[in-house]
Amino acid sequence: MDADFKSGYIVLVGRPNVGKSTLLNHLVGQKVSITSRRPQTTRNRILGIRTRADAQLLFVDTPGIHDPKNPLNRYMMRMAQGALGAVDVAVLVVEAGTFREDDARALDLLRPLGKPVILVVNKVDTLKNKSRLLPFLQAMGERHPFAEVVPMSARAPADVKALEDLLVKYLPQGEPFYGEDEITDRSMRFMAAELIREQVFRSVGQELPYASAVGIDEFKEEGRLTRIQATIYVERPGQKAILIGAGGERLKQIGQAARLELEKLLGTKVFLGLWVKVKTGWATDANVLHSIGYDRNDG
Ligand SMILES: Nc1nc2c(ncn2[C@@H]2O[C@H](COP(=O)(O)OP(=O)(O)OP(=O)(O)O)[C@@H](O)[C@H]2O)c(=O)[nH]1
Repeated sequence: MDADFKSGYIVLVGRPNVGKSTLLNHLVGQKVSITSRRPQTTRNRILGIRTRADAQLLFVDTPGIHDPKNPLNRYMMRMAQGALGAVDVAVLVVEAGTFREDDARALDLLRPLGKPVILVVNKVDTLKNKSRLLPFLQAMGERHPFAEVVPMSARAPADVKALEDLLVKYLPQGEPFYGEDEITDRSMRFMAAELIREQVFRSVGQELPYASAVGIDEFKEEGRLTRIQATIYVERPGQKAILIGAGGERLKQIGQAARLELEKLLGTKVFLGLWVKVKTGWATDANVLHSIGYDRNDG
């Protein structure tokens, strides 16, 4: 790997409607948008990955307030809390000419990070009176020592490219975290595993209260289909039999229920393949937990 290669995490923060999703989608290309398909998932931590010859940019969306009724809330909250801590550079998106209470709150979220904050003054194309721009930029500069102030339009490809180049400057040197073709987010993998585990628990939780873990072997987005292969790990052969059920009926039900939940989460059709494997000692063995992704920082 090129010693000059850069890779790092970038968070986009801003009040609703300033253009974060538009910007993210243009930065990453068509590949991300779980967010655009399902508006409520904008609240989840999502990661868009942009890999270029000299850098890999990993975008984390704004963590928000979650619906406590959602069974996955716990995991989402943990992901959200983790999301801001680990970034290398933050982007605050505001709308040209407007800075309100909720913009100030977004900025306040970033102040304690001690990381460079790039201010994107978006939608400059909508500004009728262009002479208002300069005083606005000056006023913004007084609110925070922004690393950069970038007036732009998230809809203009040249502007987005310029921002991308600027972001790369703020990333540390390092190997890419993901393969070139990888577009999915560890969190999505993790959440997929949790959704499956939830269905396992619902179905056989009485019999196997803490006896299973789920590893995602494959997570591939193919247009409107997401292909997921997962393995449910149990401790003993007897547990495997319980999970599979007579004629495989139980596992089939678990798979169907999990598939429906995954389709809701991802906004695509889902092909879900489930395997059950006996792996003695998984619950206490750090290596096994590592191999199925349970010690990752998004978990
Ligand atoms: N004219 C103009 N419109 C823009 C620009 N960027 C985004 N928009 C529009 O502004 C609206 C809001 O954009 P989003 O990207 O959904 O905003 P968001 O910040 O992600 O909003 P939430 O998901 O609610 O947080 C959409 O209608 C976009 O098309 C821009 O640079 N110029």
